[in-house]
Amino acid sequence: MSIVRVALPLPLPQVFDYLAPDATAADVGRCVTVPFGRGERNGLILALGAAADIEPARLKTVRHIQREVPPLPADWLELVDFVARYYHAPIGEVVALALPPGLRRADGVSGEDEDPLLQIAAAGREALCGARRASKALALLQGLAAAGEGPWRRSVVRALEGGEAVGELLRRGWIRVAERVADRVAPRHAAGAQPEPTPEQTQALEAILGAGPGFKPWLVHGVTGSGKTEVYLRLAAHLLAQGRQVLMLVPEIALTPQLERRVAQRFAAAHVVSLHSALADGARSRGFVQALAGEADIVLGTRLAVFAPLPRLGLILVDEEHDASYKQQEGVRYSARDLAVWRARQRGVPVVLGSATPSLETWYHARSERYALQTLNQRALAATLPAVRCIDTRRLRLDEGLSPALQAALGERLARGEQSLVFLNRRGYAPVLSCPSCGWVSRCPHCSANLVVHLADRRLRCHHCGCDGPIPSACPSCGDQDIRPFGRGTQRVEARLAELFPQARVLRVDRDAARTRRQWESVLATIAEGGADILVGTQMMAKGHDFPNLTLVGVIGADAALHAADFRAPERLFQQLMQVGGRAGRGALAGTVLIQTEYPAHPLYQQLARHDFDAFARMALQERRSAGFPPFTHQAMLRADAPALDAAVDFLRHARRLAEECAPEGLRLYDPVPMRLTRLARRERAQLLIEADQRGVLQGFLAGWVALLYRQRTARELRWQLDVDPLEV
Ligand SMILES: Nc1ncnc2c1ncn2[C@@H]1O[C@H](COP(=O)(O)OP(=O)(O)OP(=O)(O)O)[C@@H](O)[C@H]1O
Ligand SMILES: [Zn+2]
Repeated sequence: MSIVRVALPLPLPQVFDYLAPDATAADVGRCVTVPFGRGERNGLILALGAAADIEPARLKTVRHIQREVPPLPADWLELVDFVARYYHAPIGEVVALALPPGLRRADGVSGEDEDPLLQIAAAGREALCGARRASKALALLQGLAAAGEGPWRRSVVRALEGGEAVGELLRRGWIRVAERVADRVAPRHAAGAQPEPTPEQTQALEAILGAGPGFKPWLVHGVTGSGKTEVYLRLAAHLLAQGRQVLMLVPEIALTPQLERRVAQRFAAAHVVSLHSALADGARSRGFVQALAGEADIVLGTRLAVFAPLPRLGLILVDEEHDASYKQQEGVRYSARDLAVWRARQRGVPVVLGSATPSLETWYHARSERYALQTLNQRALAATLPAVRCIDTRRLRLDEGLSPALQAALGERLARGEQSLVFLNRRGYAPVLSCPSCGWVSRCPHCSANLVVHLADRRLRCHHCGCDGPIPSACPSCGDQDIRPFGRGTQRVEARLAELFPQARVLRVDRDAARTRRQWESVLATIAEGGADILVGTQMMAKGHDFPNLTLVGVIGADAALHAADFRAPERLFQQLMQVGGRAGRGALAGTVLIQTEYPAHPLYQQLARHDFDAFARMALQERRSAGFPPFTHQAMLRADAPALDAAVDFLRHARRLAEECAPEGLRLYDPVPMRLTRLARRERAQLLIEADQRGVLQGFLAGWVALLYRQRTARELRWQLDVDPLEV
């Protein structure tokens, strides 16, 4: 009689033992359905148990072991185990996060490929030789034949001219689905056009490929538009040709349909799998199983793709490695960037982190030679980086935040038929509605935040909890009708620009304008087709886009971030401005960036104007060293929330007392404090910071302390979470 140890998706730091009469070692890593309480749960078999913690007579028996899918391999189990240990999260929750929900349900996954590989069949070759009447189907077939031998992904064929006829070709038997293994032994990967690499790209490629296989972390620090993506694609091509799999992580796949398309076109014959949370269950499970079975050649995805099982893994790429979305901010708070490096070490493969604005942690690793550095200083296409200038707004009258100089520059671009972007990282019409006579402001009833005015759909909305209501016509407190939106967001600037430039097509690009992936793709298409003259955008516009006709970026409202309390605020501001500025002048036309500020002499803006990331990073690191911030210390944050602040703070005080009893030398415990946004969705939140100069000291302490915390009896309504390497402190 076998006993299996099962991870279940529960907030408990333990595994559960079950009887499994027919289980063998081959079932380790398989999904399983087990009875639990009065119902059943789906989990994962982590190991076979020898001696169960309770006597076998009291153990329940598993209901079903899913054997249609190959088991997750040992290296994958090691990965989730590491995540559970490093982030001090229950293993069951880590497994629940890492496995697609459809797979966990243990009810089988359809292996059908929605985007099969197609190739010309014998009947098709006959049709090509025969004297047939011209038809759409024949034209497409001829197009395919001219393109080479294939095979091609269905989606790629569809994207060709006359691609709608692909169904007809299949019906006539002119093309057929390529048989997986037989036809794909050596996929030909050179389908899309490839530019000649620039000398800098060549140098980076030679260095990285020249280092050979084996674990090696690289930072590719390349200015915006230097063609880092081209470097990734060439590296990927190299590994694919060797029959290896490539994992490519991007910060937000909803923001990068461009990249997805580029990869699909470049590697038309390769099996590209997308993995991100916006996928439907079935698609995500299918992609995961294809990765697991070794069928996927490239896995392209957001942070959760770092959990893809990849038996033939040869290379990991992390695009825009500085991006905060690599860190999960709820549940298991893992960093996919950091896990990518761990995974590469575990599997003995190179990992390439790329960015124009690396995180200070990564930059520091590169400086201290723990990561090898490759620098791209030149843009690939454009002759130069954009010219960056500050507009001193101290003595200017602004028109809805727009200075005369910025307006003039926008007018010039308009006259020349070029695109401009006004960057303002605040969506909505105005951040608050207020009453000048009694001082009432629109507060969120559930959060310590203001309700934002959304004129587009006439709502007051909380950007934290999402609650909303109509805009009142008079002050709810004194009845005065003269209530006004105060400050400005993208909608207000959009409205003013439309008045100032009636001939221009103004397009707002923020989360309200592009809520779904489809809306976002249509916005991107509009911009790419030249269907917009002036864009008004938030940080959504700052990430990796390549619009050759965009020549001007105007930045407004950036100063606020200079005074933010978070020690990472300057880093984030610099990254954001350098990234958004980097959208300008990427093609044949020169670019300009105008930053409106009341602090034109601020070193951050000066360094930005000189495109001097290194100077900024040196200065910022110096500050962090003297203040004792990461990367010179290692941090963990214990957060608690409850309906009343006292309850949250009391729990943290108690936790601190427990910590004092087991704190090793070198550990620093701070006092519990309310979080900056104290109240969120009716819960009051507080936090306790723990620090050590050595990661090992911190980790050793956390293991014992968290185990203690789990054993505390706490009030029902109190919740707590640990955040290792927190981004917000
Ligand atoms: N070797 C090359 N020859 C010609 N064009 C190139 C080459 N490499 C890249 N490009 C083009 O240069 C432009 C910028 O490249 P890419 O988008 O890869 O830059 P990037 O470094 O990823 O930029 P960012 O960090 O700003 O997102 C693209 O239009 C790309 O097609
Ligand atoms: Zn709220």
